[in-house]
Amino acid sequence: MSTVAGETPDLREMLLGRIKDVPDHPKPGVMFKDITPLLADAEAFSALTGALAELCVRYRADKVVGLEARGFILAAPVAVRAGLGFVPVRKAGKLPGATLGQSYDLEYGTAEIEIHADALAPGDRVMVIDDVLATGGTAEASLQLIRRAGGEIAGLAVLLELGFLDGRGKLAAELRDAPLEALITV
Ligand SMILES: O=P(O)(O)OC[C@H]1O[C@H](OP(=O)(O)OP(=O)(O)O)[C@H](O)[C@@H]1O
Ligand SMILES: Nc1ncnc2[nH]cnc12
Repeated sequence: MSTVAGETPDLREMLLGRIKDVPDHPKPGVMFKDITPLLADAEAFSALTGALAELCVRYRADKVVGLEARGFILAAPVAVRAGLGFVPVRKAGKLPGATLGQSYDLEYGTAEIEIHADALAPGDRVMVIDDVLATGGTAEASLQLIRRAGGEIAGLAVLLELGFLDGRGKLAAELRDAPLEALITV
């Protein structure tokens, strides 16, 4: 498999060049990072999912968790490429079975996410995948949910980290020794 973007400037530039800045979305003062141009480019999308799948192998994940909604777009193909099962963490009220829930703050609001209580086997090593790490609220809540569901954190991998919001700092305690990999940091 290919090396990840942090180690290959060409891949980083390819990915970053296909993420569009949209000012004042979804509310004034937010610079929204739109990944839809990247997703529409077959070569870039494949390179992205390949790099994330390599991280799943490197950190010996048993399962891939994707965070609704944009995280699903990345995590599902990554799980297939890595030969792993996919587990959704959904916005509250969507999963049909018994769930565990966690509320959290994000850059432009508050939300609650859920996981099926029986989605993980005890000790499953989970790679959590999302598109953007901003304040870290979503990721922090997902790590808490995964542990409450009996999983271990193999790592957290995102396409894009908004470094100025210091989600990494917020996550430090919850990550414990697990790695946080961002293919791009701005
Ligand atoms: O680090 P944070 O401040 O928590 O922000 C990051 C989260 O925000 C976005 O999701 P959003 O809740 O907008 O939902 P979407 O994927 O459904 O668009 C993004 O996909 C991350 O999940
Ligand atoms: N600025 C931003 N752009 C895209 N997704 C986000 N999620 C949280 N903040 C975001």
